[in-house]
Formats: sequence, C-alpha cells, structure tokens
Amino acid sequence: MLKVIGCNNHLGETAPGLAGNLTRLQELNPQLDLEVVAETVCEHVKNDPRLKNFESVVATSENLAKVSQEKHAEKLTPLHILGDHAAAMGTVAAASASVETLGVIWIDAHADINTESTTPSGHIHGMPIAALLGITESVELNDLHFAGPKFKPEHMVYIGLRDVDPGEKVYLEKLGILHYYWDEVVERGLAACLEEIVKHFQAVDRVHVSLDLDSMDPELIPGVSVPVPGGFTPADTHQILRALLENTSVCSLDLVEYNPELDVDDVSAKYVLETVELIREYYK
Ligand SMILES: NC(=[NH2+])NCCC[C@H](N)C(=O)O
Repeated sequence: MLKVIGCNNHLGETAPGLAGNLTRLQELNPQLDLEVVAETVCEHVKNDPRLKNFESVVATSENLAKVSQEKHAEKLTPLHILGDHAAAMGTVAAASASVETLGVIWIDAHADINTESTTPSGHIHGMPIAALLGITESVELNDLHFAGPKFKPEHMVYIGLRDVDPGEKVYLEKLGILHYYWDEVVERGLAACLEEIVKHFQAVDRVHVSLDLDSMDPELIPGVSVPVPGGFTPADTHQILRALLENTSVCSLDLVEYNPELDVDDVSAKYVLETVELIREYYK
C-alpha cells in the first residue's frame, strides 16, 4: 500500500511560495490523505553562506527520514510530496536504511550535486546528492540519518538534465554517474533511454524515484522556483514513472518543488494530484 507523506519545507531554497504546497493541494483535493511532517525551523547559528539555513534543513530532513523509515518498516511504500529538493536527503536515507541495495533515479533539470566548494547559491536544495553520496565537507550532511553513503554512484541515474553547474559536471564525470540530458532523450527517444535505465537497475534490489517538477517544461508546469527552458511534458514524466513502476521494484518516491505561488490556474497542482493517483494505482 502507498502512504503519502507531505512536508512544507522551503528553507533549502528560501522561495516562500514552496511552504504553501500542502495547503493548496488539500484545498483542491480535501480527500488527499496526507501524513504531514511540518518543516522544522531552528535558530541558525552556523550562518555559512555556502549552506544557508543549515540547522533547519538538517532537522527537517532527519524528521522526514524517521517518519519515512517507519512506513518502510510497516511494509508501506512512502510517496513524499516535498517542498524543496533538500528534504530528499531524508527520504532517500530512509529508503537506503530499509533495503539491501538501493538504486536512485533523479528526474530533474538540475543535478543537485553541488558541495560547499561548488555551490553558486548556497541553497542546500542544490546539494542533496552530494550529501547522500557523502562528498560534502559537512559530517552532518554526509551522515544524515545514519553514517556513510546512502547508495553507490553506479546505482544512480539522472534523466532530464538541462542546467548543470560547471563543478557539478566534474563530479558527474569523476563519479561515473549515468546521466541523460534532456536534449539527448529527445534525440534518442524516451523509450530507448528508459529501456537502458531499467537494465541499469537490474543491479539493485529496490529503486527510489525522485521527481522534481522542474524536469518539465515551465511553459506547461509553471509552478516551480528554478525554471529552466525546455524539458519533459507531463505525459513524458508519466511515461517514465510507469516504466519504472512496471519494470523495476520501486520502494519509495518523491514529488518535489511544487510552488503554488508561481503556478498558473493550478496546472502544476493538478499535475501533482494526478500523479499521486497514477502511482496509487500500482499499490492497490
Ligand atoms: N532542486 C533544485 N531545484 N535545484 C536547483 C539547483 C540550482 C543550482 N544548481 C544551485 O545549486 O543552486
């Protein structure tokens, strides 16, 4: 069975609209059955401009990891509706703690693998993969929820990349992470790329799927804080989800970065709600 967990976290990015995500989704669908993990707001004493709102982001991610791991223990599949992508540090850590060998797919315009030395913004939502792989300078980030890396670089795939920072490109190459830029997917065809990805995941037991709404074209899905021109259509991302749900063993999912303040006629909200139902069909 699927269990939907919601978090209104925004301090990994500081775009205020993100914090209204769950409120708007519940207004549009009062039947949406959510377990809410509210964002923790702490006093910020570290004040490192390379790791903005550090204490709050770590505390929120830790809380999410605990709640998410309880669901794994109850043999439920957690689907996390999150604000900014930093909170996936918690959800992926929980999945990692609950399975033998974890694979991760990051459906996103961004690689989110910046570290303190490469971040252009100091926003931790641009760093969760670096934290999960244990390559940041911060022990708290690398050892969030439990000590050590949460999965191996060779067990990860990116699809949809359109905006990767120079320092991130170096990490992708150095770590040998399989990645598909959006243009490449267009050129080769989504189905062919998905076939390769499914094969790639034969090496793992279970898969965590993290879907950032900014993987899609902002002209179609405008409710995102870091829009990048181009990108998937909503039908494309649904095709990706179906391929994974049908051909790999998905144990956990995230839908992230929906920002109601930037949405137009609730199209992005409706996408989130429809996607929850699409996923739910597979766990009846
Ligand atoms: N999950 C996201 N929307 N990430 C955007 C990251 C943008 C940029 N690469 C940064 O590090 O700040």
